[in-house]
Amino acid sequence: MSAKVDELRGGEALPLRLRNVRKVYRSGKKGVEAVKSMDLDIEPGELITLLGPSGCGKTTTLRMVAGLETITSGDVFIGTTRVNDLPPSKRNVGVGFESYALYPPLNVRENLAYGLKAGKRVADPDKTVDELADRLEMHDLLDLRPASLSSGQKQRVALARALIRKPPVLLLDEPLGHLDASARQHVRRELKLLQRQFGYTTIVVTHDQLEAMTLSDRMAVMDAGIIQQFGTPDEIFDDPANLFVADFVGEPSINLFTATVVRDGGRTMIRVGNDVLETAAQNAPDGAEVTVGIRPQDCTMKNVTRGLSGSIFVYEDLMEHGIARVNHPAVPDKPLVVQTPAELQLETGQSVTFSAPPKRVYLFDKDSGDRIR
Ligand SMILES: Nc1ncnc2c1ncn2[C@@H]1O[C@H](COP(=O)(O)OP(=O)(O)OP(=O)(O)O)[C@@H](O)[C@H]1O
Repeated sequence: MSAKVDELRGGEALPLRLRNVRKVYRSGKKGVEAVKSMDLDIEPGELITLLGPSGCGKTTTLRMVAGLETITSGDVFIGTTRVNDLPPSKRNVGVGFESYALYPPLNVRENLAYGLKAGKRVADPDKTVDELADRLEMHDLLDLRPASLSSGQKQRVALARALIRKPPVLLLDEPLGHLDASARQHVRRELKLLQRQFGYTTIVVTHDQLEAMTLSDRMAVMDAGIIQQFGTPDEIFDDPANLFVADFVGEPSINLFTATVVRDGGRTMIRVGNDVLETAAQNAPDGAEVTVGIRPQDCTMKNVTRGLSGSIFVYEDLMEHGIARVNHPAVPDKPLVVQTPAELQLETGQSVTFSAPPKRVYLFDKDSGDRIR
């Protein structure tokens, strides 16, 4: 084992692979399958996020990679080393968990320097601490003890401690969750820069889609212990694999409504009430009832003569663009949302017609939620 473990001691970024990884928590007689047969391939130096709702298995996944949780079945490889049976300290991963304790008797500078000395020898630990403190704008925290830090400050220190040893693999659980809006933006940018500069192979857990979109090379959207889709932020946004991904990612949320498929020669249309709209989906059977998804950002009212027609329920001018909520007679439960260009001003009650490019009119199976392409 030792020859292989050597690869984990080096500073090189390493690939990370999960193969058929499962986690079942036992509580009494019942088992909770928190992670179901997960496969994931992360390139050296890549930053991926695990994004999903509360309880979908993100933290469990991260803890199994870190070695803080046993793996029920399957394998985790860092580089070519199978790490299932290695303790956390032998995996040489940098972990930033909310609950990850700082040493109470040491001040922040000593805590950071301690993390550094626990790794490889560094000529001037103080200088390294100062440089990182500059980058994360946390110089004023260096003389404080952990007990006197706010939750946001603790989070910065935990992040710094994970970063400081320049580990080949970095695992961060909601690293920005307690920061206020402006600190969050700054730390997010620095995290990405530091990650690029030092090339850590990184997994960030988040339930914040904006964070995932801006940080990720690729993101894994999870639900119920399963990766629903793994891809670049653009792939996830522009080409959702199923209804869950389409609905979970995107702000404002995607419009979803029921419609009927009408095949018309080589073209596929959907019918909603009296309106029809073309879709690029080729595999929808004529007459089928489907769930249609159209993103507010993909809608246009410009030069549209045929599309979905309704009346403005509410219009909000958000300066850089507007958001129109449109009542459609065949979509009774909620208004359809259309993002409009800044120069357009709309009034409540006004009649409007909008459409979307055919390849942006997504169809989903009504029962399974699978995408119909
Ligand atoms: N120690 C445990 N014992 C039993 N069940 C657990 C344990 N830890 C987590 N679970 C369960 O496993 C599932 C996944 O939890 P996990 O914390 O991984 O989700 P998460 O996506 O990280 O959620 P959150 O965003 O709320 O942290 C949940 O149903 C949770 O209740």
